[in-house]
Amino acid sequence: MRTDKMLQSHDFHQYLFHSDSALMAGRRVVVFPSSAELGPVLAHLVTSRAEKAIASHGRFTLGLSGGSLVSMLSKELLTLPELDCSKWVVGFCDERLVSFDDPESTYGLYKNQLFSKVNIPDSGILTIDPSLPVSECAEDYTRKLKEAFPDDDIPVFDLLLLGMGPDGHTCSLFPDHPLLEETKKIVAPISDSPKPPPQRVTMTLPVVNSACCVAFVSTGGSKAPILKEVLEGREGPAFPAARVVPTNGELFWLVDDPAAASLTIQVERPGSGAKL
Ligand SMILES: O=C1O[C@H](COP(=O)(O)O)[C@@H](O)[C@H](O)[C@H]1O
Repeated sequence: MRTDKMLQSHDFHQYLFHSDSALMAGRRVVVFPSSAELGPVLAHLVTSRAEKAIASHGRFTLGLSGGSLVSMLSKELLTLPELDCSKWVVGFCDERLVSFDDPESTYGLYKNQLFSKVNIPDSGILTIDPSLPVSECAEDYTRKLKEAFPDDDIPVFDLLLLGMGPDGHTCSLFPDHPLLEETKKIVAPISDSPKPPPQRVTMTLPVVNSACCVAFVSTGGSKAPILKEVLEGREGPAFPAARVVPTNGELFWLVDDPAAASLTIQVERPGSGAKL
C-alpha cells in the first residue's frame, strides 16, 4: 500500500489539481513547510489552470494581486522551461493609484519581474490608467474588464490569485469598509485605504466570487493570527478574506507552516502525513 511518505511532489500536483474528487471537496487548506515548497505548487496551479482554460475556451484569464505575491509568483513562473503565455489575459484584482514607475505600482512590479520576461501580449494585460482621478480610473478599468469579458454580466476569471493582509483585507477590500457591501459595480474606487497608498481601485466581491478558481497565498508568521480568525471563524462580521467563497468555483488556501501555526482545523500537508 502506498504511504504518505511515498507521495512525491509530482504525485501531489496530480492529485491536487487533476483529481475531480479532490476538486469537489470545497475549500482546501494546503500547508507547506515553507514558501520554497509552496512556490512550485502555485506555479503548477497556474499552468494547469491555463492549460485547462485554453483547451476549453481558447484563452486563460488570470487575476493578479500585489504585495508579497508578486515576487513569489514571478520567480516560480520563470523557472518553468516552456512557459507559453501567448493566450493569457491578465487583470489586477486591485491596483494602487500611482504611476507605473512608482515602487507601489503592482503593474510596475509585475512588468519588471514577469511581464518583460514572458510572452503575454500587451493587449492581454488589462491595466488601470493611473493618470485618471480614482472614480474615473475605476470606471475606465470597469470598461476594460467588460470589453475583455463581452459574454459575461460579471467577468468570470479562470483563476484569481489573492493575498491577505494582517488585518484580513484582500484585494483592496478592508475590514468594516462599505465596499464590502457593493453588489452592482464590478470594480470600485477607494480613496481611504487604511494601507497606503490611500487611493486604489479594486475588484468587488461579486467578481471575486464569480471566478472559476480562487487561490489565496499566505506565508509568514505575521499572518498566523489573522489566518486562524479567517479560516476558523470569529464572532462578529466576517473579515474580507473570509467573504471570498466562490459561488461555483474552487477555493484554495496555500499557506506555509509559520502562517498555519495557530490553526486547529484539518489541513492537507502534502508529503508529510496528510490524507491526500
Ligand atoms: O495592499 C495589498 O495587500 C494585499 C496583501 O499583501 P501581502 O503583502 O500581505 O501579501 C495584496 O493582496 C493586495 O493586492 C495589495 O494591494
